[in-house]
Formats: sequence, structure tokens, C-alpha cells
Amino acid sequence: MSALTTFQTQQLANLPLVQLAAVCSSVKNAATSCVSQFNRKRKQPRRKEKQSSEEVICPESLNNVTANLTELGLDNLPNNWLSECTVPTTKNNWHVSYVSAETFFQNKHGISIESLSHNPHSSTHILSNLLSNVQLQQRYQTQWIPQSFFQQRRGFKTRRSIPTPPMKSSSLKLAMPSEQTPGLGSLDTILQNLSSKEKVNLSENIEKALRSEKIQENERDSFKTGFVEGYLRSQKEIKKSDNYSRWLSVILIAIIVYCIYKLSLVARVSISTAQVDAMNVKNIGFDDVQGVEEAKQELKDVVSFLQDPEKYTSLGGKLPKGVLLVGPPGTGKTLLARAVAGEADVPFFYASGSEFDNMFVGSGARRVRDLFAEAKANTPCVIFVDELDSVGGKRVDSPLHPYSRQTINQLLAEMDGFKQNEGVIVIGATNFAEALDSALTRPGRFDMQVVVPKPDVRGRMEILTLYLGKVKVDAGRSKLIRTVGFTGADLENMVNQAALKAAGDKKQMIDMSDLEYAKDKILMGPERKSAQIDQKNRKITAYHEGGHALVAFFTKDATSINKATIMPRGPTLGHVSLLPDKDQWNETKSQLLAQMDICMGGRAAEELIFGPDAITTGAASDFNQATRIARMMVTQFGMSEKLGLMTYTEQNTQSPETEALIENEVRSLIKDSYERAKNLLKTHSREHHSLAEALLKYETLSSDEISTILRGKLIKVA
Ligand SMILES: Nc1ncnc2c1ncn2[C@@H]1O[C@H](COP(=O)(O)OP(=O)(O)OP(=O)(O)O)[C@@H](O)[C@H]1O
Ligand SMILES: [Zn+2]
Repeated sequence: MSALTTFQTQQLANLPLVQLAAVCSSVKNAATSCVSQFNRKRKQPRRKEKQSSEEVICPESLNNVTANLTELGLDNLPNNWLSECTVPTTKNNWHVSYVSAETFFQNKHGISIESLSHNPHSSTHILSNLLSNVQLQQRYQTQWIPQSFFQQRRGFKTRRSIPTPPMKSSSLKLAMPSEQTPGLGSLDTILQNLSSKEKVNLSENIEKALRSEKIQENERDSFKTGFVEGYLRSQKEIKKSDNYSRWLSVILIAIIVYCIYKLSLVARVSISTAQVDAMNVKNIGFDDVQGVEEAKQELKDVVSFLQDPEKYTSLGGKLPKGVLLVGPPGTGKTLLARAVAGEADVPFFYASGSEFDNMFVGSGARRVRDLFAEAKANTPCVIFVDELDSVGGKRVDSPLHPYSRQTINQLLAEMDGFKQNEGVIVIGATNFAEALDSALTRPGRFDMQVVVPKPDVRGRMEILTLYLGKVKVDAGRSKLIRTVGFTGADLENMVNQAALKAAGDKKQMIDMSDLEYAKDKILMGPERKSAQIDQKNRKITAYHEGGHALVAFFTKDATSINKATIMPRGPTLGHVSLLPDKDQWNETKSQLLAQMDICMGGRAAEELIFGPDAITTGAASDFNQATRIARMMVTQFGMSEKLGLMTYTEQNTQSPETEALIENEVRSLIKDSYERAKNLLKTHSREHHSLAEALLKYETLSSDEISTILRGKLIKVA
């Protein structure tokens, strides 16, 4: 049965040849896609029984056929023409229809057809022959090669694109319409999908075929037309196999995305449910915090507010919503916040800024929301946000902290969201108030600041007494111990280390030597007794450290020496530790210069004793410190005549001239310092030698022993 015999043969016979070709091609297209659909459905056994002839027809391709025909002015075909010529039930039927279309042409135009194989090239040859045998108008030809096909070529020019040979482009352009002609729907879209590389490829192939087939000049255009169509059809087959790998990668990506999503869900759940419980602070009070009397006084108001909010608000008074505790690490800020909650006997909610700084979008903000929701359900209470600067710093807009802004905005929104008398106090802690975003310190947020400094000598005494009261100490043999600059955390640590040392030495009680040992460990790092240092390096270290100590001893206004050692500790081979005798509230210019001189003493000693070629890398950190001091003197403290009494901002933010001026001044300060240190060492060369020898002999020397040696006397070491 031939489908096309029932087709409106009469009507077709009257059409221009190119339109017939379009019909032929459309029918063939529809047939091919229906056959492949049919085959695909046959491979699905479950649905086999449901299969009917209608189901097999691919509606998309039929629509395309109709659209193409309408475009060609064939819309006057009877409604049932498609069903008449496309009633596929088996693959063979479609083959018959296709063959019939070809036969139709053969009969009508008397053109012999050698082969009807599925090779697309053979059918395009037929078509091109058909077209070339009739004198066609330019307009019709161009419909086969839509304009967009050529337009894209320019758009794809990148550095890596293949340059188009001029001859090929011109020959293809022959077929270009000068006027805008509508392209064939389906063909148009296929051509649009071609890459520029494919187009170059296509035009190369056409040129090759034109040459090998020896096509006549007048047949060339129609040959190209046919060739393009055949090429596209063959490409379709290739793309089909590409589709499999594309689907595979789509599925893989989907699996990965799903896994990440699940993972983030798990993380969200664990983050949002973690630690929203109040901490137990019942047995913590102000007595547990020592040496920060002023801070305690200020916070007492907060405690009484939490104990009785109405008492304050009934008179119209307002208490701060947020209190900012500002001070160096380890001074007891967290402890103070807990003591506030403990004294007032209210729940204490803890959060740390660094934990908000999370990798998952929105989890920090959600954590803040949960925290405040839980707190509001438990008023009166204290919310403590430690390390506020890690999330509320000025510089958190950096790509390293992508979600900090979100979190801080949530925090601000929550703080604005409750009323002053609701009984929630937010206590934040930071090491530098200046580092905080100004939005945080505005009225109605963290508007009360409490400074928590390092303890002074009385404070240290109080803290030491507190912690020594918790361990067994040999009180009879106690003496003063210099701990200037130690924080509460350092002192607690010192007592603990001493207790461990005493226990290790099987002592009944902690004595002063344990505390001294613990203090040195905190100041200089743990001893590295196992380190094997050769004799030459020990000697260099002894003279280097001896140099520092000697300069410190003989320089007016220098900080007192605590200890000198050539026992490797922490990262260093040797160490001279300095400790002020008393608390320092200020530093004078001469004290700063003395510090620089002490720094320079190490390298100056190496150069004097071992010669300029034998100097070592050991002075790097000394120079670092000296440079820092010198730069501060010039840019912050107004201690340079040349740069005057003003502050200069951070490095490299001022003009190059100013920067050069600063650098010159710093350099000259350091140079003078080095000369002074060198001169001192030259003057006291004998003492320098005996100090170095004592260090080589005893490894560690106390400040008393050092001063004895430098006064030219012998020491007695137990
Ligand atoms: N003034 C102090 N009185 C008693 N103990 C203190 C004091 N300061 C610190 N400590 C001890 O040191 C520990 C650590 O201090 P805390 O965590 O409160 O310091 P912080 O200022 O919050 O430090 P950071 O800024 O590092 O968070 C405390 O748990 C406490 O044991
Ligand atoms: Zn040094």
C-alpha cells in the first residue's frame, strides 16, 4: 500500500518543484521520527499492549510538517491529508510511504533514482538533481538555507575559532537571500543550533564535494542546498549518541547537587538545634572574678535590673539593651558575663561570633534567630556573644566571611526587635571596640561599654590569692613573684602548671620554684631539653643573648631583665625575658629607644665577636620588634621631628613621598640604635665574654646572677 497514492496527487502535480521537494522532505522527516519513536516504544514492553497507531506518530514532527507546508503556501491542503499519508503501524509501512514519495517524483519528472538507501546523501543528491533540472527562482532556493545560518558565523569569532577561508564563505553566500525570506521552521532551528566550527566544516565539505563531483556552474546552488539538508540529517544521528553522554552527566550533576543539599540540611539541623539551651551559671558570682573592680561595679547595675526590671522601668528609666565588654584576651570577660547571670539568677545563653561565621548560607542568621527566640521565651535572661568582632567587625565584608553581613544584620534586627524593659540583656565581648562596625555601637544596641583591662599589681595579687587558695601551697616560703602583664587566664594557668610540676616531682605542696618554673614556661614557652644543639651554635646563642642582656643592663630606662637562657624554648634557641618591676601606664621616648637598643644587642654581639660574615638569621624577630617600635614612634607617637606631631595611617596608604620620609626616619632611628648597642658591647667587652661563658656553663641565669656577673663578680649556682 502506498500512502502517497491516496494523497491529493492532483494538487501536488500543480506545485512548483521546490515545494514538492519540501513536501517530500517533510514527509520523510515525519516518517523518520515516527519510525524512531515507534522503535523506542517497542523497546518498552510494559506499554506495548497500549500501543496504537496514533500513539506512534510524533506530534511534534507532524506539527513541523504542517508549519513547513503552511509556509510554502500549501495550507489549502485538505485537513485529512496528513492522516491519509501518515498512518504508520509498522516500520515497513513508513518505509513504503517514503519510497512512494520518491517514486512520485520519479514518475512525474522521469528522473532515474539509483538507490533509495537510508544514506542521507543519496536522497539529497536526488533532491539536488531535481532542483537543478528546473530553472528555479532565486527566492525559492534561498528558503532552504535560512539566513541565521550565516549570521552566526561572525558572532562566534574568538581567539580560538578557526579562520574561515574566504573562498568558501563567498560560495555559500551565493545562496543567501538579499531580501528577508522566511526560513523553514524546523530546518531553521537546526541551523541555528550549529556552532561556527560546524558551519566551517560544512562549507569545507561542500567545496570538496563540488570539486569531486564536477558539478556544473548552473547546478551548483541547488547542489549546495541539497547537501546542507543531507548534512544536517546525518548530524542528527550523531547527536543522538551525544545525547546519551549528556544525559549521563546531567544525572551525575543532579546526584551531586542532591548530596550537597542533604548534607547542608543535616548541618542546618545540627546548627540550629545546638546550644540554644541556657548554660548553668548558678554557682558563679562576682566573687569568682577578681582584679577587675571597676568593671564589676558597672555591671552591678545590670544585675539589679535583671533581678527586678519593673523597679527601673516604672520610673521611666532605660537600661541598655546591650553591654559591650572590651579588653585583651583572658581578662575574664566571659567569666564576668556568666557572673552577671549567676548573680541575678537568670538563664545564660552563650554564642560565639566565630561559630556564626559559617560556611552555609543563612545558618548564622538562623542561629541568631533561634537564640533570641529561646531567650525571649525565658526572660529575664542574659545573651552572651563572645568574639563579637569576628562577625561584627568592620572588615567582615571580605570574601572570606561571605555570610557575616547576613548574621550581623540579623543580630541588629533582633536587638531592635525587643523593648528595653523586656528583660533581655545582650552582653558582647571584643578585644578591640574600634574594630566593630559602628552600626553595633549605636544607641539602642551595644550602647554601654565596660573596659576589662589586664589586672594591675593589686589585681594580680587578688587573682593569685583566689587560685592559690584552691591548691596546696607552701605558704611559709612564699615571696613576691613578678608577673607584670599577666592576665587572669595567665595567672590561673601559672598556678595550674605549678601544681602539675609539683605533683610530677612528687612534692606534697607547691613551692616558689614550681611557680617560677610555670611562669617561665608561660613567658618563654616550654623548654626543649631534648634538642641537640651543637657547640658552635650554643656559643653563638650565648653571645647573642648575652648581648641583649648586657645592653638591657647598661641602658638607662631599659626594662629589667627577668631571665636569660640558652635552653631552647618554644621556637627559639635562646631567650632573654624582660619584666617591668611595676605596672607601666605610659612609656617614655627613652624607654622606647632602650627597647630598640636591647633588640639590636643580639646582632651587634654576633658581628663584634664572630665578624660580619658570620652573622646569623637569629636576629630576624629582634629587627621585627625594633622596626615596629620605631614606626610607631614616627607615625603614632609624634616622636620624630621631621614628621611632626601627627598620626599617619597604615602603611602604603599615604603618598609615596610621605611613605619614603617615614621609612627614612625609621631607618635612621634603627641605625642609631644599632650603633649605641655596638658601642656598649665594645665598652663592656670583658663583661660580655664572662656573661656568655656563664650562659654556656649554666644555661639559664636569673636577673640577680646576671647583674652579679656584669659587675665583674663570680656567681654561685646551686
Ligand atoms: N579576673 C579574673 N578573675 C578570675 N579568673 C579569671 C579572671 N580573668 C580570667 N580568669 C580565668 O581565665 C579564664 C579565661 O577567661 P575568660 O574566658 O573569661 O577571658 P576572656 O576575656 O573572655 O577571654 P577571650 O577574650 O579570650 O574570650 C576564666 O575562665 C578564668 O578561669
Ligand atoms: Zn635576639
